[in-house]
Amino acid sequence: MFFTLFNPPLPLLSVMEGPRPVVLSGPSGTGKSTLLKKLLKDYKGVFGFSVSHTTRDPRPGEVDGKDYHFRNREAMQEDIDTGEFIETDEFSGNLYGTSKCAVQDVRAKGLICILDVDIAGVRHIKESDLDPIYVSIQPPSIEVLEERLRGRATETEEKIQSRLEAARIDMEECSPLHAVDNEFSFLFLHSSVIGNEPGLFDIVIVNDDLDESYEKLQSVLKEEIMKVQQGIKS
Ligand SMILES: Nc1ncnc2c1ncn2[C@@H]1O[C@H](COP(=O)(O)OP(=O)(O)OP(=O)(O)O)[C@@H](O)[C@H]1O
Ligand SMILES: Nc1nc2c(ncn2[C@@H]2O[C@H](COP(=O)(O)O)[C@@H](O)[C@H]2O)c(=O)[nH]1
Repeated sequence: MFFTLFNPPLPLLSVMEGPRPVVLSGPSGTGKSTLLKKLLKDYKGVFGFSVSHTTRDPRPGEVDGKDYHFRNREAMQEDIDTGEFIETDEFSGNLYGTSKCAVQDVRAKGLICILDVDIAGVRHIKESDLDPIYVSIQPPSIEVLEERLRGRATETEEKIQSRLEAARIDMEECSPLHAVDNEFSFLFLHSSVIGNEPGLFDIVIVNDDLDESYEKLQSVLKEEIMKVQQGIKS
């Protein structure tokens, strides 16, 4: 009884009101973090990042609690076993996961919660009651993706190969059949007409030109952005 009075439990994800969360997914190196960091910078007080847990080592410049919660495998496994995660996955030799707290912390502030997860994470989240907008960010080609991964200079050769292998599967399942560049491409890239798993994503954006991709992303999220901005004004 005392526990309930002084430490009220966080509301269940399903009964939390507010804007819909956004899930960004797509192969490693395709540009998800670049795009989401732009959103966080340009829309202060509108978006909040769901900080995932991972067992991988921090890269230079990454901050614990901001980019990820960096944990050893034993500690993360304990938290998984006690049911603290919405979803987890093993990717390229490391565990990654979205904790319930990571999402609740952002949503409790009335912000649009952005999650960056791999394709297995997308499938797990589909089984939850989160109801996000699902956005797939795809590279123009595997060659361009490899260039970006190498250019980022964060991975060993072995990790580059394992990420490219995962990317080939991701691209096969999600890539547009016709990544045409015309006035209709934006509509054309809706996932109802593409990929081996129709309906997995609400929209697929081929991240060739960064500015164009960012425009498309903002336009997909316009309604949710406006909800939060109107809430701030009133
Ligand atoms: N449209 C683009 N054109 C050229 N380079 C890009 C573009 N988008 C992103 N990049 C570059 O590609 C590299 C990978 O981008 P980023 O780290 O954002 O990918 P990611 O999808 O978040 O990868 P991961 O899933 O591994 O975290 C970075 O060096 C980034 O600057
Ligand atoms: N299923 C989940 N996947 C996640 C999560 N956080 C990140 N990721 C994905 O992992 C890979 C690699 O990320 P990196 O930072 O090591 O390059 C990438 O595809 C991310 O989308 C998560 O919580 N769950």
